[in-house]
Amino acid sequence: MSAAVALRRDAKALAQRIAWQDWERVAAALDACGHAILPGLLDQTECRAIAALYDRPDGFRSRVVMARHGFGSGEYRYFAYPLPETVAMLRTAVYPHLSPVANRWNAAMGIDVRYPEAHVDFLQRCHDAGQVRPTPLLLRYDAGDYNCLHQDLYGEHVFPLQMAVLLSEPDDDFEGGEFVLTEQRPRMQSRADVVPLRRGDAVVFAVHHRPVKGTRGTYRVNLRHGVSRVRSGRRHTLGIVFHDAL
Ligand SMILES: O=C(O)CCC(=O)C(=O)O
Ligand SMILES: [Fe+2]
Repeated sequence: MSAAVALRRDAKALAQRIAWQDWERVAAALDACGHAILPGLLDQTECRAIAALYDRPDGFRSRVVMARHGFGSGEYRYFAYPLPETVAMLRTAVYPHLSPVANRWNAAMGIDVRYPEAHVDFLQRCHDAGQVRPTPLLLRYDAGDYNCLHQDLYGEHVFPLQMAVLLSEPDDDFEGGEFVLTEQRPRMQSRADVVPLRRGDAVVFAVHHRPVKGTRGTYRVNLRHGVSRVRSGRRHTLGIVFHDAL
């Protein structure tokens, strides 16, 4: 089989894996707790291939050493356009399954912004506002590294959900390094969730806030995400943010 044919077959398999996710369950989990797992989104070969890009000299627009900015310990690189095919496909093919949730959430929170059905149209909105820099990123953590709780806001235009795909195998490639989400409800202390991921699983989660129904109507809770300390080994993640950056 030629490389081109193999790539086309891979792209089709990935498109199918995205289409076959239980998107109703995902929407229900997002509504109930602000995050949802997409099991087995990438296969082992795809995970290895994407993680291996980290050491390539080209294909990225910048590299961030987290300790220099107080973001944690470890580093990440933002992809340059054009994105690798798998990354581009994940971003454009997952988006239409999430935009209805995003629109519903904004309506519930009394926010006027609505999101178009196609990612290309949302990107155009970002680009028209000067948010032209691609935000998908590869992260790399070694023993002792961690990612402080944060929100990935890169300008006025924000798509309220994002996704992270674990590219390394817990207990095998690394120990520790759990994906953590915290929720701050008004006038209450923060609550943490640890999301159990295997290699190839993705977690979809709220970027900054989400609606929660209370006895006196709907209120907003504020979310942050991060990664607990990696105890040993090396952990790679692929981060997919749907808005571009200023
Ligand atoms: O490494 C992780 O699991 C989290 C990465 C992250 O902060 C992101 O994708 O926005
Ligand atoms: Fe992040």
